[in-house]
This record gives sequence, structure tokens and C-alpha cells, in this order.
Amino acid sequence: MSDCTGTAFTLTVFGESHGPAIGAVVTGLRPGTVIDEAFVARQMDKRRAKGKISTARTEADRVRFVSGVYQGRATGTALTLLIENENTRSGDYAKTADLLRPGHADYTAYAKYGGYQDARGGGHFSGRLTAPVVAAGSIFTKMLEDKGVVIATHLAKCAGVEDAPFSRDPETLLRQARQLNEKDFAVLDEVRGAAMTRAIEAAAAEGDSVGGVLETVVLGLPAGVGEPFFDSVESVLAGLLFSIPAVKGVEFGDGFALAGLRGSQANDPFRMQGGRVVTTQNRNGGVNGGITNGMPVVLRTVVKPTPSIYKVQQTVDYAAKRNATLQINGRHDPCIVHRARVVQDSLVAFGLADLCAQQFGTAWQEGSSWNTD
Ligand SMILES: Cc1cc2nc3c(=O)[nH]c(=O)nc-3n(C[C@H](O)[C@H](O)[C@H](O)COP(=O)(O)O)c2cc1C
Ligand SMILES: C=C(O[C@@H]1CC(C(=O)O)=C[C@@H](OP(=O)(O)O)[C@H]1O)C(=O)O
Repeated sequence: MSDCTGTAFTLTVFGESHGPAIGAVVTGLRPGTVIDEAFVARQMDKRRAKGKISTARTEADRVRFVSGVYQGRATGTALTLLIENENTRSGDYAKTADLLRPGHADYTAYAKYGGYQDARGGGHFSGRLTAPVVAAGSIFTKMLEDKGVVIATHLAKCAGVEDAPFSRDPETLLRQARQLNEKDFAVLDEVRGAAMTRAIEAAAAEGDSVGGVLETVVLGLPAGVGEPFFDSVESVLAGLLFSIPAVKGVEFGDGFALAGLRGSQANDPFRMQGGRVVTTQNRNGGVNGGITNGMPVVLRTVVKPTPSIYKVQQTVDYAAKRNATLQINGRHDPCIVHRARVVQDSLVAFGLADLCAQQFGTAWQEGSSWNTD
């Protein structure tokens, strides 16, 4: 069973999109860890569907902590949080119940669970399950922020429109990261952001959907975080990021572009700066040998176009075992990228907090230094 992930901390998600509630269980929290419900609510708002560029299924997404929290702090025993599904319209799926949606998990869930799965709205395979991921992940985002680690993601590309790149200047990059975390639609260049929004709306007007690339930076992590071989920073984060429904690619640093470079270009030269080891460029994305090197961790994911579109599609009728056509109605995101950005932040936070706990023990949360000497 792998609805559960993590080592020092664990995160379990449960529920179905059209069931009564979805939720998460977190274990391993140091007693006294701050659970800032206002911060959690702000993060949830970034994932909330808004306007024509998102699904019309708007959910309040109120997070109810039902165990493991007392007077705003973690008790140290299992923390459980619940989010009710309040705006389901299962009837939308009734007419097409046996018609497998191309690109979605209808067929694969059938193949695995033999018809016992809750198929309404994609059930457990709905992007809806990312709501508890954000709620739980926010605890780790806050934990890292309190330690001076800033995680920020922008829509590097969406609907074919590219955002401005992250700055290479450390101070400007930190300012950009902080500004992104205040934004609803996370772009560095608002003009390009407006072009993205128009392109999403244009695809939606045609009954179609679009995808894009989410780029994350993590600032303020010390060198030395990451475990040997199978729990390298890249292995852990990629595993978590591929769990986000619709993510089909992950790369670190210059990623696939490294294939076209020479070693003399790909190696990040070391220098001393203010008593610290730094590199003069960051093509390896702040990770060498699976361990952080103290430079910004940089990674990108590919988010595919939403599978549920309104154009007529070829499929099969699984009950009748014959070819069929599918015309979806119902409420779907014409684009997932802008909503998935905070899911990405949350899972990066969880993965890195878990690796920090393995490196420093859960006491790493205390005080302002990392005790790295
Ligand atoms: C925040 C979020 C919202 C999503 N909204 C929709 C949606 O409205 N309609 C849809 O068909 N897929 C949506 N998806 C994507 C599907 O859940 C996903 O494509 C599906 O589970 C199949 O998984 P795969 O694409 O990883 O193979 C959403 C994903 C996320 C993360
Ligand atoms: C409800 C959310 O998104 C849902 C994700 C989703 C999917 O297939 O992933 C399909 C749609 O569900 P429904 O058909 O029930 O409206 C989206 O609305 C959410 O993200 O909170």
C-alpha cells in the first residue's frame, strides 16, 4: 500500500472526490510544532478554483484538524486533517459511466480495482486529492520558512507562453521568490501571465485544455541534505512530484538540456565567498551526488493538458466491450498548471523537511542555526 510516503515524517492521503470527505494523516511531528491554521488556509486558497481558467466546482476547502493538534501546536501523535466534499455533482458522470476518459485513470483504476473503485469524478485519482496534500504540506512549508528556507514556484510556461526566467542574482531571486508566494497566479512577469490566462481561456472556449511547466526554487537550504542512493534529493522529490495527478516529467537544474553540453560547460565551478563554498553557475540545480550543495535547489515539472475535455473523443464502452465516442459534460479545469503550483511547493516542502529530519534529527526545527559544523 502506498497512499503513505516519508521516513522521519510520514504523509498519508485518503478519500475520493465524490465521497463525504478527503484528508491526510501526518506522523513524526515534533511535539510543539506550530500548526498555523491561518497559513494553511492561505495556501489552500492558492489551489482553489477561481474564474474561467479553472473548474466551476468551487469548494470551501475548510481544513478541520481532528487529531494531533492542541492549542495551535502538534501534540506529537498522529495528526489527522479532514476536508469535506461539499460541491459534488456525481450525476455528471452517470451517463458516461462506462465510457473510459482518455488520459484519465478510469481504465487503469478499473484494471487494478476490478470495478470496486469509486469512479465518480475520478474517485481517488482525482486532482481533488491534492487538497489534503496542500493542507498537510503547508505545515512543512511553514516549518522550513521559520528556518529561513523559502520555496517558490512559478508557471515557467503555460499554454505555450513563457514567463520571464528566475534571476541569477541571489538577492533578486529571493525577492522574486517572496513575491511569487504572495501571488494567486504565480508568474514573474504579469504581462506574460495575462497572455497565459488569455491562452487558457481561448483553449477552454474551444472545449480543449492546455498544459505547462512549473519551475521551483528552494533558497536557504544548507549543504549536506540528502540520503545515500535511493533517497537522494532527486529521488525523493521526483517520487513525490510524480504523485501529482497530471505531472509527466521532472528535471533538476538544466535537466534534459545537460545532454547537449560538454563537461566544461555542465560543471558548476566552486569558489569561496564570505567563508562559504558557492558555485559560479547552477546547472546541477543545487544537488551533487543526491545531496544539497548549498546553492538554490532548482527543479521543473511538466504538467500535461487536463484529460477531461469537451471535444468528442474516441474511446471504448468498458461494460459493452465495444468502441464508442465520448462527449464529456461536467466541470473541469481547462488548465491544471496554476492550481498545481502550490501542490508542488507543498510536496517539495514535505520531501525536504523529511530529509532534513534524517540529517539533523527533528531538533533541526529548533533555533536559527543548522548545526552543520
Ligand atoms: C489540481 C488538479 C486539478 C485537476 N483537475 C482536473 C479536471 O478538472 N479534470 C480532469 O480530467 N483532470 C484533472 N486533473 C488531472 C487528473 O486528475 C489526472 O490527469 C488523472 O488523475 C490521470 O493521472 P495522470 O495524468 O497522472 O496519468 C487535475 C489535477 C490536479 C493536480
Ligand atoms: C474538485 C477539484 O477538481 C476536480 C479534479 C478533477 C480530476 O479529475 O482530477 C475533476 C473535476 O472534478 P468534478 O468532475 O467532480 O468537478 C475537478 O473539479 C479540486 O481540485 O478540488
